[in-house]
Amino acid sequence: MMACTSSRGCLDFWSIASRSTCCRSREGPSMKTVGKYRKRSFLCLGEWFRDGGDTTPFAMAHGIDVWGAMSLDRALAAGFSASMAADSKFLAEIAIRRHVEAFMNVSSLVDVGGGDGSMARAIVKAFPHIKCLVLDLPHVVRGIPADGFVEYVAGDMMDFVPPANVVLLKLVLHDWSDEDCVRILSRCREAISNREGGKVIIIDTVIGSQSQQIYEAQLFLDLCMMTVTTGKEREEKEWHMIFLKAGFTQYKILPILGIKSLIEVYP
Ligand SMILES: C[S@@+](CC[C@H](N)C(=O)[O-])C[C@H]1O[C@@H](n2cnc3c(N)ncnc32)[C@H](O)[C@@H]1O
Repeated sequence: MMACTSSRGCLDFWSIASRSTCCRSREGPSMKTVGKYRKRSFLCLGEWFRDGGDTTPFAMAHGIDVWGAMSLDRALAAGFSASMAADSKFLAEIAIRRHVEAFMNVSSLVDVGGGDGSMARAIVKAFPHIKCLVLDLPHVVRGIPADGFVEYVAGDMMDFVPPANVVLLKLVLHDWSDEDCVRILSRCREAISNREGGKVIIIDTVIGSQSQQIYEAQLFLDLCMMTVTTGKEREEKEWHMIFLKAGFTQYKILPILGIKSLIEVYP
């Protein structure tokens, strides 16, 4: 089967899906739960293409959006959190080592949608002077024990982001539509306003790799985002547009590894 991604051409979906760990999770019961939710969402793609309207294949399959489902199903939330934490533990060291200057002269950082705090803890480990805060939904931060390194705040990034020099958004904006991204980034701009060296650091995909294999992986992730969330992966010109709309004036894209880049965005 050839499948179309949200906006850009076709790829051999099943051949990539069959090799993808996100479609054949074998690491314990909560990862199996994540796999089941994903599989049922993918099976709704055909129906969604025909008459999905404003909903997502995930919501069509499960009757609720992905964030709502995670607030109700502990196994899904645990599996998702474990997979995101694994990604952060793997990527943090590489991102920090390759782009150490992005974290220099930073005194406070808020990791928006920071999940269990794995990324924030890696940053504090490398830069113990940085005061790190993680903002996430109540069901995510509830019950995370205080560790003396990172502070956790329950809240909605659409409404408020606590003030800091730097706001970090790792794998958050690709979950959201352009309109929602502009709203989130506007809250981030307010959080860094009047702060010395204020900037937003985004870790996400910038579609358009020169490597065919990485490009295909970027398109596959785009397909996953389209299936599960209201978001998508973005090309540079799409990122540029949402930065401008949110009131930012400059940005710099720094490749990290594989499909992921670090984008510094300045007011
Ligand atoms: C794809 S995960 C990324 C987690 C983490 N940044 C990482 O890379 O490991 C998206 C995160 O955004 C959080 N989130 C979703 N909606 C949110 C909201 N309205 N306010 C704050 N956080 C939210 C989710 O709970 C989840 O932890």
